[in-house]
Amino acid sequence: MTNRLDLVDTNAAGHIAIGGVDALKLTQQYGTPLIAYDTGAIRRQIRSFQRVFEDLNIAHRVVYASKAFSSLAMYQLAAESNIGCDVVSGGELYAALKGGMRPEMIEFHGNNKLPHELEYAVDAQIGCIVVDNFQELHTLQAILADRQQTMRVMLRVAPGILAETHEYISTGQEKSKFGFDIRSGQAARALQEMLADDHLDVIGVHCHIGSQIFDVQGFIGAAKKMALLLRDWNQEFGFDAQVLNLGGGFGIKYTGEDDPLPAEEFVKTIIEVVEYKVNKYHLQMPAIWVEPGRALVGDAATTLYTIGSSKHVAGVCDYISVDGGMGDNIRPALYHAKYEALLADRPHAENTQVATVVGKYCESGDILVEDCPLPPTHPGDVLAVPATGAYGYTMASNYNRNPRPAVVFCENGESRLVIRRETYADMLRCEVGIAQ
Ligand SMILES: Cc1ncc(COP(=O)(O)O)c(C=O)c1O
Ligand SMILES: N[C@@H](CCCC[NH3+])C(=O)O
Repeated sequence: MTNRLDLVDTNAAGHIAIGGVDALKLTQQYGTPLIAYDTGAIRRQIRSFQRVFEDLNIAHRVVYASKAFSSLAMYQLAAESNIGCDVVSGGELYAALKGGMRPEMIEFHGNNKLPHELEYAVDAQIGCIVVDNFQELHTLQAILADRQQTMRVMLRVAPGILAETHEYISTGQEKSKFGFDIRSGQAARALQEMLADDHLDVIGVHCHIGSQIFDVQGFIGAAKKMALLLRDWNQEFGFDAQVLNLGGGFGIKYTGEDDPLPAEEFVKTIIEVVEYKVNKYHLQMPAIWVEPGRALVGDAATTLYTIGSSKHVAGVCDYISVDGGMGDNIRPALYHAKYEALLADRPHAENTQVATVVGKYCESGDILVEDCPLPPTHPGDVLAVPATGAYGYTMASNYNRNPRPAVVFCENGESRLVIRRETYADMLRCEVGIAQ
């Protein structure tokens, strides 16, 4: 168990600072709710992933799972940092290309890629499509045959590993909706079909066991299972995988109680297991790809809210309401995810109350932080919720017609607006109405 103050940086004034910029200054300049990223922290995280592979001299690719925070600015940062990205829809692909990702550094995932999305990926000549099921395989084959084009593909398998995490974000179990099942022989049949098609260049295999995982055992189990699969497929089909993609899912710290392994430790363990098994089975060492999303951006952002009303229910609880909520962070409502909240101008002040921090949405489940220790608060105080950088903005909604927040990037004491706050007019931009 660590201190929740470890979740934030503070400056000489004792205020929370993000990328060296005072949180109060940010709220004065951009308003609230505001999602503020420390981009130096993102760059350091990217480097620490890259460095593990470089130190061990392992061919690799770090692929940013962009569903965690898909924005032009983030794709630009990823492109500058020389990492790849994965996309799971035509929309993410469009944004990644607009953000300057080189097509060959993009991977396309998803359990129901639509025909027009596959066509888009083929036309854009992206790096690789991770084939998830037979329907998709056949659609892709028809598109490639029609265009007389080839495409690099990977085959996604469900490795039959149940990771310890919330069931909604667990993906490696046999009954997962993602990937070909191994035990029934489905995956082997898919591989044979793929190897027999001249338009497909099968570069490797992929698995992803889930998200926000703390226990390295799940990754060890998946790495062993995948190495065994490569041995079997090498013996049966003479298949030499150039790439073994073990997905993402590395857990981060959201609260003082979370104590995840540093992501580099997960990666180091994965590499060691794969190397050991590959040597044992006399296989060629594949390049190892990992797909961190949350671990790159999750703890780099803090959401800043303004406190409004409060309510005391005698003998039951105290509520403190803020100007955002489930529209900018659905994770507590969806997964019972836990967060902390601290006052931006006095994070070290003595906590004298335990309150439930709620949003402004018309839902009783719109709770951001339950049982949150806080000093006395007043309307107008700025409340900071750390570790909101992953699956916050990308899962945001306009429920109750609340505009989505603004997003800023902060580094070396400078801030820059990267997504402007939505306006009421923005929220009506697709509406045609009935009166012409
Ligand atoms: C295929 C795939 N790769 C990578 C990720 C990224 O997961 P995380 O953000 O937990 O690293 C996901 C999401 O769970 C995923 O489905
Ligand atoms: N959206 C989830 C993670 C899912 C990852 C995608 N498979 C979360 O917020 O934790």
